[in-house]
Amino acid sequence: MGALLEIENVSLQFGGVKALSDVSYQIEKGEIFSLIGPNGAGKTSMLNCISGLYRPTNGSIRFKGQEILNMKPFKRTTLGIARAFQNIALFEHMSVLDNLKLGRHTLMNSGAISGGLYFGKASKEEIEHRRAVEEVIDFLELQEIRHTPVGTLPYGLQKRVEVGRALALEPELILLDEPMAGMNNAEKEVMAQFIIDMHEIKRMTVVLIEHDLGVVMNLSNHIAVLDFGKLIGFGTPKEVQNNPEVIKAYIGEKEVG
Ligand SMILES: Nc1ncnc2c1ncn2[C@@H]1O[C@H](COP(=O)(O)OP(=O)(O)OP(=O)(O)O)[C@@H](O)[C@H]1O
Repeated sequence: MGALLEIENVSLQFGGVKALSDVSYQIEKGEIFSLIGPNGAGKTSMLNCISGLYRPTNGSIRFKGQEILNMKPFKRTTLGIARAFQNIALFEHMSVLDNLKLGRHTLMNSGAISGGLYFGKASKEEIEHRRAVEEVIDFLELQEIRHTPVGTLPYGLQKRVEVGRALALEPELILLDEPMAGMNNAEKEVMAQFIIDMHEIKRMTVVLIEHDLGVVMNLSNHIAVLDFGKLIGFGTPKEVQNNPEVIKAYIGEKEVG
């Protein structure tokens, strides 16, 4: 396995606030990687730098060896990076199916008008989009709610559709910002199994932000720990659990996990 994503000396500043300070780490191809840290530590900012929503003040972010720091978010999507948001970013009056289809819009070459009017290139593209969307519906077990407006679904299922919207892009690297937030234990278990399947069946590289440390320790191959924008720990779950700085800064006197 080699590095899929290389983060090097990344800093991000908002006025006087240093959201990220000189952060460096690597994410290996095919792993489940978690970003943890207390509230305001810089986790979402980090994900935003990877997906292109924020541009770091300094540093380098390389995806498969290519510098992506100045690349627009949609360009990063076409390279194979997709992201699910912490706050659900779906169209609530539209069905599950239509939300997933819209998720693939960035990948469409022929545009909505020609896609609707012409056959040939457009219809081939449409078939390809439909295949990808149907695969996500199968994978995330959304068959029974495919025509249901997203806004009428329970929160846990809306989160699942939000993850599905990113999955529909068939990314190599999927960024999941708190996919289990607000879920009960049973819902968390289901989502955890989907994440394992993304890794084991779809061979995706998964980056996860999650506050439930039990989940993080169980799922992750590697973990990066942020505190006040600084990387204070990095390693396997065991290494992170035994890192005195992590124990002190993140958990106080309690043990991690
Ligand atoms: N767009 C922004 N404008 C100004 N400050 C920001 C912006 N985004 C993040 N910050 C600041 O950067 C710091 C890191 O925030 P960030 O949301 O990345 O932390 P987090 O670890 O994801 O927190 P949480 O666990 O609460 O989601 C915070 O001090 C936050 O207020």
